[in-house]
Amino acid sequence: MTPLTLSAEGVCFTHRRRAPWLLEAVSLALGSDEVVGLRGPSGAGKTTLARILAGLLRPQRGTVGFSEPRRRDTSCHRVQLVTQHPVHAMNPRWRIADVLAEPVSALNASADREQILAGLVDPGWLDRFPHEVSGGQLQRVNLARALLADPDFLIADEITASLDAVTQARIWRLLLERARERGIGVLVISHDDALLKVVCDRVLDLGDGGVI
Ligand SMILES: Nc1ncnc2c1ncn2[C@@H]1O[C@H](COP(=O)(O)OP(=O)(O)OP(=O)(O)O)[C@@H](O)[C@H]1O
Repeated sequence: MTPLTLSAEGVCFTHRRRAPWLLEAVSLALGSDEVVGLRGPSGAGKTTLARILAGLLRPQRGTVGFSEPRRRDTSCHRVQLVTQHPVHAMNPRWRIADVLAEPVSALNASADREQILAGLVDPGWLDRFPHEVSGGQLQRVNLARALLADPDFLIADEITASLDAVTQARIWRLLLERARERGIGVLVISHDDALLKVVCDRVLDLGDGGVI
């Protein structure tokens, strides 16, 4: 199958009216067969760009789009955004089992679902609420939820920044294996150059002034 592309063309964005652009004429393309890094100084707009690519913010100028309509049977957004603090991404009143039941996709009825869960989630956590598991455990649940949505693209925004080395390695191994098998394009946002070097096919720099 030919890879899909998620692209941004000439994206300009500012959070505040009449302020200078945070992102100015940013263009990039991410293929569904690649893992691309995005780095840049603190405040350069990496998270903002991630939210634009995930459809959570609309750019004031420019466009974000896909090379083809969706092929997968999923009710979820084609771009899943996973961030550093999973606790903010979950309903605190839902048990982990409910969090993981939320994405509705063709994976629900397949062995893939079991494979994702077996690799990332301990069955003992399913009964618990998000605040009753550790940060690293909750990040594994968060990633499992994103993969169960069967996305075409996944944006990983500092997802392992506050985790120990063993948990980091486990999360990246699972994510990269799954991305390769399923043809999920991954954008990795990180300040960790060593990590970017290991996991990415290529790395983009977002400079001050939001120019790639
Ligand atoms: N909702 C918002 N409203 C107003 N300003 C915002 C908002 N979100 C982010 N900003 C500002 O936009 C700028 C870019 O923030 P962003 O989080 O995108 O940068 P970043 O490159 O991801 O930074 P870091 O590497 O520190 O995570 C910062 O100056 C930030 O204060």
